[in-house]
Amino acid sequence: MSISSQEICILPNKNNLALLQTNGMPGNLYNICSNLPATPTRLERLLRDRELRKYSKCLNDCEAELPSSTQDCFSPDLETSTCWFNDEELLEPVSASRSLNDDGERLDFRASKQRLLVVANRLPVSAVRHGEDSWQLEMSVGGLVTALLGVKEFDTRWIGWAGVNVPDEIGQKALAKALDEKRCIPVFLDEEVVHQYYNGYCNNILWPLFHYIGLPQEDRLATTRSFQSQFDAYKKANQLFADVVNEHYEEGDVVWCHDYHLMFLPKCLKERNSKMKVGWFLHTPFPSSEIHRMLPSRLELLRSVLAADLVGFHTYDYARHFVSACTRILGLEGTPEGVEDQGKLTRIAAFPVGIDSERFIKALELPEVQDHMKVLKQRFAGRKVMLGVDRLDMIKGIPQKILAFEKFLEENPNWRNKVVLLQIAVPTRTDVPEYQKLTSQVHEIVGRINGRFGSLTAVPIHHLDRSLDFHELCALYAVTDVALVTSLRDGMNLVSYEYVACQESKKGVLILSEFAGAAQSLGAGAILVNPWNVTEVAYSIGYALNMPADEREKRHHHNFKHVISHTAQEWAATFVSELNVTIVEAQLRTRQIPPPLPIEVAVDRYSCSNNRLLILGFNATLTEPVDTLGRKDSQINEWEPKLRPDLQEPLRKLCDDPKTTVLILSGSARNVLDDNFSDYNLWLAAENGMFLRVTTGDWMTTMPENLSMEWVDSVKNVFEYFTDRTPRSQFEVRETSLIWNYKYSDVEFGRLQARDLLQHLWTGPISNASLDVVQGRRSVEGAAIDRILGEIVHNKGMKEPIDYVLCIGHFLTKDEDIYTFFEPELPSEVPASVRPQVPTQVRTSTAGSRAALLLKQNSMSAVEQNKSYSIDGDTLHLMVTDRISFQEGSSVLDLQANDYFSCSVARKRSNSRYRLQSSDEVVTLLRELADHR
Ligand SMILES: O=P(O)(O)OC[C@H]1O[C@H](O[C@H]2O[C@H](CO)[C@@H](O)[C@H](O)[C@H]2O)[C@H](O)[C@@H](O)[C@@H]1O
Ligand SMILES: O=c1ccn([C@@H]2O[C@H](COP(=O)(O)OP(=O)(O)O)[C@@H](O)[C@H]2O)c(=O)[nH]1
Repeated sequence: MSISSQEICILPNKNNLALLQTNGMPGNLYNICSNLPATPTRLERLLRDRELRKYSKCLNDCEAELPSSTQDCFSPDLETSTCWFNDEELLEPVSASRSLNDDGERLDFRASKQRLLVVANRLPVSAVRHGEDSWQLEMSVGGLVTALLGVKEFDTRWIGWAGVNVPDEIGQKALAKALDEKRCIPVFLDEEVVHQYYNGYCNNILWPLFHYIGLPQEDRLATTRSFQSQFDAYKKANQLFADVVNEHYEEGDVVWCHDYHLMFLPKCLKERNSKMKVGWFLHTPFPSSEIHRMLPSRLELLRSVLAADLVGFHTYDYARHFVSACTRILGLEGTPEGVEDQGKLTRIAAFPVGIDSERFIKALELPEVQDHMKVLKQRFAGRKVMLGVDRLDMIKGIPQKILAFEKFLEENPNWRNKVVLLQIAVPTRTDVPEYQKLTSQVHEIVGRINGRFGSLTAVPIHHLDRSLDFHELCALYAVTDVALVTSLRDGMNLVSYEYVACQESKKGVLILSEFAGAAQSLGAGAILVNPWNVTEVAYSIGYALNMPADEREKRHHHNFKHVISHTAQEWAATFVSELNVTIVEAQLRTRQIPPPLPIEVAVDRYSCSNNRLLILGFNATLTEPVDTLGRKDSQINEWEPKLRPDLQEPLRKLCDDPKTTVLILSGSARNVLDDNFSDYNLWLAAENGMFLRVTTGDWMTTMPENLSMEWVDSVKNVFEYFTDRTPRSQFEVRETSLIWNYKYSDVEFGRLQARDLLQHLWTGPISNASLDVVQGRRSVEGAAIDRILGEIVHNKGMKEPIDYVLCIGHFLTKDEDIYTFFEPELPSEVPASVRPQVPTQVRTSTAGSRAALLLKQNSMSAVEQNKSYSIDGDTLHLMVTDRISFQEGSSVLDLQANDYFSCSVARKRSNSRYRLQSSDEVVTLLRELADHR
């Protein structure tokens, strides 16, 4: 069986399982029932949502063409608009969305339009004060604003900073009122916070780091205060955003947090209200984990983002880097769906943003735009026009662009009077010294080149240090021949989308940096360049200017199709839809969380019973909880588990009770258990039950003696080879197993190596052996526990059957079979994949809610050997197990359903019946039991 097929076949059971939990049945796995209606998969839900959206859009489009009387019979009380702005260009009435429900009835979505709180550092408008209580609102510049202005399917409120310091109450009230009309809610940040949070931590630390520019040096840091104070301000600002969200939040709202300014926000929000639906989207690249790990606050930031339910990025690469940072830096598990921490899954996915393409296309018809176009055409008649539109930011590669243009002019004298570059460089973040330096640098280069190639009447570069209004910008996009986007890194770059949207008639050429997110979507139609390679860019300029019409047409068509179908509306709808689905899934998963152990009941049943078996895990059950800050720490200080001092007394009492048998079942080696428990009168099962001893006796193996270990030598070489080739992996030969452990190696490399190793074993040294490959589902306990039990019963000379079992542990999923092994309510028809791997003969009776294990002591005989693999996260075990048969005999286990307590410790998901929060609760429980003999 292959690893991946095993994974696939488990998933549907989980869904069925989760449904059953609503019946209030105790426990988990044994509730599986095959005749339940299948719960839809995520993909099914998302596809359905998409269909509904398409249908709804289609209805809206048709409706726009229908006579008004027909519209009325669809929906007599249409709302006119839920748009945020009254600005003419943005005012597009949003009509009601409708669709069909499952039974084909027409639904009116408008009535249930989802409330969306968009939280971003920047509001779509920036405020300019004109008097004590008078404000003027101007459109903000930047791709985030552009993208979010396209979001119209929701009942949206925008929460953010208005870009201005408002220290007085009168001013704050007046501004809040003005913004309210635009459906915006301000977050007021004082000057010092803005300086340290926005100019400092956001734009001088996170921004350059996320764009691979690196961190500022110490001396530069000193000018903007210390890193720590900037980070403190960052957290403070995020908390202020959270306060405003909490104030305006209504139950059921979707809260969508945006960008690197607000990485702390998901955590602040979830801490206050864990039920809030929180999504977070990053508009910049997320760099390789090797870059992210440079950040002193790397752990905190990752953890805070992971508090969100859904985390989105523009591209798969950014998402991949984020998952990799979580696995490498936090030591968490990355799955194809996201990142998992203690059973809590944060979904991670790519959602490439788009623009409101219709807004641009329609704008071209407007008289104002037409007028601008006319002027521009006259002004540049007889010359080809190249266009650059960027915020004046170091990531946009403006100097590189201009230098490439210079090189082109240098090498192509025939073009010198025939081409002009219009560079719109919108001032941005002007309080940050790096941006001020960039402005001077660009001015200097432009001046030099214009001096070199200009004349009295014409210059090759027109550089504009200001923003344009929407109409001017559309006109520029429409009349120019080539757009030059040379970002050194760029989350997406919407300018390239806007250029394509406005070029339906001219079919201009887009030269696009391969380091912009947009390269992944517009790469096929654009000319892709490496902006660092000035020669290549210069060559591409020539290629673009000389491109024949049919090639331009083909390239443009390809990109245009993408731009009009991957819109900002679609982006937002997809994100929110996925967030909703993620929440549903999380709810289904939460139902798998076992309920808290009813301690009183467990104690009560304990005192009524006569022959009790307590099976206790060791690590994180009887030991102090470990708080590992990250992978690195746990690597350096190899952790030696120690029994909690406060458990010594209750444990001793329990062990000395003649009616109670205590078994410590652990993955630890024998010496570790010896060190901790030699003084107690109990049973120890080391290495997951491979070895057993009563503390008054010697260690014995639980495996039958005549097991063949011939396979070991042939496999040992392979293990040794992989240990050599995988830094920090370890190889251990135990008596009955070989263990290759790569938990301290690079996670991804370790996994790849494990796969390679297995593949090699399958096809090589053990190809003829009968093998099971099991991933995280099974360890040796399933097979060994019956032998352990037999040994205990025999050794103690038990006269009456065990009538009470308490099994507590912080077991790995693969080891959780122990819980189901004793489960009296596990029906015999439960699928093999979820049943413990015990010989069927052992369970001779599972009638009603009573399990009886019948075996005759000392009659175990190995009838069939079976080698098995188990890959548990980062350890590969190769071991020998066996299938054994028992002859029927006396009954050693007579367990009623309410006398069985399986209990996981500090695990969010488990197959146990109950859970205990931490080992502190284990102490409470064992103390209580010890007092009830
Ligand atoms: O708000 P500012 O500090 O003035 O900066 C403007 C915005 O710049 C960044 O935009 C990014 O978002 C775009 C849309 O997703 C994307 O196309 C572009 O590549 C990014 O650079 C920043 O991420 C925003 O938060 C700023 O508002
Ligand atoms: O004078 C200007 C220049 C640019 N933009 C807008 O600023 C955004 C820039 O977004 P992009 O994703 O390209 O980069 P960002 O600036 O967000 O990094 C685009 O929507 C432009 O239309 C604008 O409104 N006025």
